[in-house]
Amino acid sequence: MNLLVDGGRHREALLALEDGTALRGRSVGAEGETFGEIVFNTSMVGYQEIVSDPSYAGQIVTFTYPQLGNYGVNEKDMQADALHLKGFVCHDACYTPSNWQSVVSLPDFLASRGVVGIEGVDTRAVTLAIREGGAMRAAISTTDLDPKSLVRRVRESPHIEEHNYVADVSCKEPHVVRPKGEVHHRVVAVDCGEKTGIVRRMAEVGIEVTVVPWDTPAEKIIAMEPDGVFFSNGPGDPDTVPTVPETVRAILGKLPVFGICLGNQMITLAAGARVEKLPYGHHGGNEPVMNLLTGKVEITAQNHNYGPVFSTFGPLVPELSGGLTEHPESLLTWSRMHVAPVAMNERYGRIRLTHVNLNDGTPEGIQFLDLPAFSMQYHPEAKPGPNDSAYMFESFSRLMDGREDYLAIDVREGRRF
Ligand SMILES: NC(=O)CC[C@H](N)C(=O)O
Repeated sequence: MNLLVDGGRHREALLALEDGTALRGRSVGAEGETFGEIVFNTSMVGYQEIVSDPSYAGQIVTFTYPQLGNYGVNEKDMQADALHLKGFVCHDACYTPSNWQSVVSLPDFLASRGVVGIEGVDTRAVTLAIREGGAMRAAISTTDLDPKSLVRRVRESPHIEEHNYVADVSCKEPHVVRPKGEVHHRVVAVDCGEKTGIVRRMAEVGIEVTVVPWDTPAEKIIAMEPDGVFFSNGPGDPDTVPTVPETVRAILGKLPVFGICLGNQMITLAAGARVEKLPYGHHGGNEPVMNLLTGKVEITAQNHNYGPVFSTFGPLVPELSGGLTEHPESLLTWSRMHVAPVAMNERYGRIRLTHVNLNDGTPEGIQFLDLPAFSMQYHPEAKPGPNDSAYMFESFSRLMDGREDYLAIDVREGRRF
């Protein structure tokens, strides 16, 4: 690798992983040093939405797509005002973007926001290390270029589970986002690190959203008399966010509820079920998911390291689960049987598995059959990613209209975005 490829303008940087991997490259973005949990994202476009997604707080993001920044950074694709990710790793960053909407290059944008990054490393090797060793602690440094020293310091750095990142990224004051047209529903969104893309999707289907801080008490939310409550995506380990499952518990059954990603995990915890850390998570715009209600496969955008364990919701209801009495070892069984199984939850009654990931058989969506609530582990708003699941926002509207078939929308029937 020629570190002087750009005339030596950029300093050398070092990437070190907990497993001992150390790779040299060039500094991109801010110089300095950063520690965080390293993950890889497989999206081929949408780097701006990814770097501005608050769910990446505490994480260093490696992009598997080799060239980043070609179309620059614009004013409308931001998913939050601030950048919360800890670090940026890519193979080749573009300093001369070309796009009519671009206002700044990606490297200059990262530098101006203080994000430390590295380019010129073999991102295939980094990705393989994460696939083998799991999402692990890592560091990027332009000041400590000694691999032994940086690896040692990575091993001494805190784990992501030790900090409540939701408190860092949530809004501090409530604010309202209104649709351009007629208002059909009013919703309170509990902001655990909400992407603006979600609020915009809601506005597109006529939902007025009042975004409130993550620790807003349930009584206050109920007193606002919304048509429904939304629990957002957000960073970190769901177990570090103690009060939100209690908020969910106080609202479930009283008002229609919808959750995405961390919101889905909060709803899972509220039901007394378990959320587990996946080996290296799902981060990208090409995750195949089967909607078990329609039998259709949706290509989805995802960004999570944790996920619910469906069997912990309760025992199967055999007559609603294809006659099976025991949870099968792999949830892929349900996609083969074309059955959306139902578990009997102690607290909330029947809970149905509606979506399953076809890569690894992890649960991607649930629906409460005895009260108005559903939630998704993936990102129907995409931003970035395919729009196959955008009908979910229409589903939320239908849920608030009291329609029983709210979730089983034929993709072609849903609104086109
Ligand atoms: N996008 C999200 O909401 C991520 C949720 C959670 N922080 C996880 O990694 O699983």
